[in-house]
Order: sequence, then structure tokens, then C-alpha cells
Amino acid sequence: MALLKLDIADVRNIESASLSPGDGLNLLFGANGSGKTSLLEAIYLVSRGKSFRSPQAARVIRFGQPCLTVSGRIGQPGAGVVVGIRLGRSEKEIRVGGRSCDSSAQLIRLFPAVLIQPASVALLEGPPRWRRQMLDWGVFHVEQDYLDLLRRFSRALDQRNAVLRGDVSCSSLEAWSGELARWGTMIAEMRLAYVERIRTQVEEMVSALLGRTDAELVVRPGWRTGWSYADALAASLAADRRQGYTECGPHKGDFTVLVGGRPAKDYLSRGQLKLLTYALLLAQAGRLEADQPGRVCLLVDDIASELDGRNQERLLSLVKSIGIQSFITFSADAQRAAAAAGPASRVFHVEQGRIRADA
Ligand SMILES: Nc1ncnc2c1ncn2[C@@H]1O[C@H](COP(=O)(O)OP(=O)(O)OP(=O)(O)O)[C@@H](O)[C@H]1O
Repeated sequence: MALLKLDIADVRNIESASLSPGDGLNLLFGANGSGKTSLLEAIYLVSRGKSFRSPQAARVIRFGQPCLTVSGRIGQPGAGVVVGIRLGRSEKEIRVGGRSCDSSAQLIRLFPAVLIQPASVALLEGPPRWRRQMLDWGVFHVEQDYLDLLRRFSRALDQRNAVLRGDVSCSSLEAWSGELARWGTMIAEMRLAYVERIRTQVEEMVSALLGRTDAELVVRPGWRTGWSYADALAASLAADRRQGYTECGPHKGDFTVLVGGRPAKDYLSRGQLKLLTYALLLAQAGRLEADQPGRVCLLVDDIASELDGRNQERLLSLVKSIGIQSFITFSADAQRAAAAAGPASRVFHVEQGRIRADA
């Protein structure tokens, strides 16, 4: 069981709500604009310490209010820990087990949530940054020191770039290049190892959702394949000096999904691309659930968007088969589509920001 209880105040159109979710499927029904996404937003806030809709806190806080608060009890019944977030227009307070903490990392580790929404397709269509974030989220949950490693890399990168721009004496260039090569190689290796780790889940999910067995994730480290990062840095030194920044490294890493040997984003239909994105995210969730049972939570918004009835049913039964706590939104008239999921743990109705649980 992941989320045992949730208390929300002033998240978008939800003034105040409390709910006790079930440990399996939680189905949320409501008309357009009723507040279903706002409810998922509240859960995401306690999982990541930030909104998925907007980087600007003011947009998530209910109109006219100075701040929002969300708190959740996470863990096993009778033995959970309370985590919470209070978000103002320019300040944020995160609390875990009654204590303030200065980063969201603890929330992310304690309560990992995976969000699936129509906009998730940006994972495959959008800039490489989104794909790096997906990999880094996964590696973060496997490698205890990964965040620290990313910070070391980022510091070395800033320093090397400062030397390249001429802001700092060039005598330190070799030292910073060495640091960069060391941390960058580790990051790339961990990302690659993570992709290997989720490979089986990706194959299973793609097969269940798209009926294809020929999908393949190809990772690029951010420098010329087959080279060491140290050699790639040395080879790009002249160009780096001209540009004033480090061109290659894990900050340029990426992955491509090939289906039948071709880049999926270039030839799959939009609906298929969406299913492929969902398959990748479900693979991440499924892997984490296998590694740390009972921790991960799945948020699925607007399941019907651009998917036909059969694919909605496939997605629902796949989510159910992974067996993790999930929150899935449906428009008020989608009871039939939702029936494909079979009996849910809990059903909630959302109406003008108010949430009511089925008896
Ligand atoms: N900061 C805010 N304060 C108050 N209300 C807001 C705020 N931001 C958005 N809203 C309103 O909250 C309502 C709920 O939006 P939400 O996206 O949660 O609806 P939904 O049930 O997911 O709808 P849909 O099915 O159309 O996706 C909308 O009417 C929206 O205009």
C-alpha cells in the first residue's frame, strides 16, 4: 500500500478534501472541469514536491489563496509516515515525518509516483531532456548516490565551461576534464544499466499494448559511441573552446525507441505513439514495484484521450495486472469503459472540486 490517506487544501478548484484510497484501482469520475486532474495534481505534489501542470506555483494554488497544502500518509496500514507540502507563491515547505526537509528528494524516494497523461507523449516526441529525466528518475530509485553523482557532474561541467569561456584560469582545465570524464562515465553506465533492467518490462508492456515484439530502446551516452568519454572530451576540446561550453557528455544523452528497426516517433500513428509512451512508463512503474513492492503509485489522467475503446480496455487491464495502487480519471459518462477494469478498490466522484467516495 502506498498512499493511505490524503488531505488537500486549496489545490486549483479543490478547497478542501480528504480521502482514504484503496490499495488497488481507484477510479475517479467527474464531468469536464470538475477537479479530477486537480486531485491527481495533489497526489503528484506529495510525490515530487512540484506540479505537473505548471512550473509556476501560483497557477496551482486556488484563486485568491496565499498557499496550498497537501499531506499524505504513506506506507503500511497502521505504520505509515506523514509527508506533506505547503506551497506558497514564492516559498515551499516540505515535511517528512513531522520534520522539515530542504529538498524534494526524500519525497520522491518515499513515495514514487508515475504519471501517465495524454501530454506524456512528449516523452517520445519532445526534447531529449524529457527522456533523460525519465532515465534519471529510474536510476535514482536504484542507485542511492545517483543524485549526488549528478550534482558532482553538474558542478564539474559548470567549472569546465567557465574555463572554456575564459572566466577561470586555463590551468585547471585538465583537472575539470578529468572530473567530468569520471562522473560522466558513471552516469552513462548507470543509465545504460537501468535500461537493461527495464528491458523485460518494456517488452512485456509493448507487447500487451501494441501487440509488437520488436521494440528496442537504444541509449546514446551523449558522445560518440564506442569512445571513452575522456577521449571524446579530448577530441572536442578545440570546438569546445570556440563555443565556450562542453559539447558532449551525459547532459546530451538520449534514447530512441525503435519498433521493427525504425524510430517509433517517425512512423507510428499518434495513438500508437501514445500507447508506446504509456508502455515505457508502465514498465518503469512495474520494475520499481518488482524491486520495492508496495511503494509505487500510478496516476493515469484522461485515459480515453485518443485511444479507442479496445485500447482503453487493454490499458486498464494492464494497469490492473501490474497490481499497484493506481488513480485513474474518467469523464462522468465513461462508466462502461471503466467497467473493463473489473471491480475497483474504490470509486470516487468529483463534482465542482468536491470529492465523494462511493459507499
Ligand atoms: N488556480 C486555480 N484556482 C481555482 N480553480 C482553478 C485553478 N486552476 C484551474 N482551476 C479550475 O479548476 C477546474 C478543474 O480543473 P481540472 O483540470 O482538475 O478538471 P478535470 O476534472 O480534470 O477536467 P477535464 O475532464 O476537462 O480534464 C477547472 O474548471 C479549472 O478552470
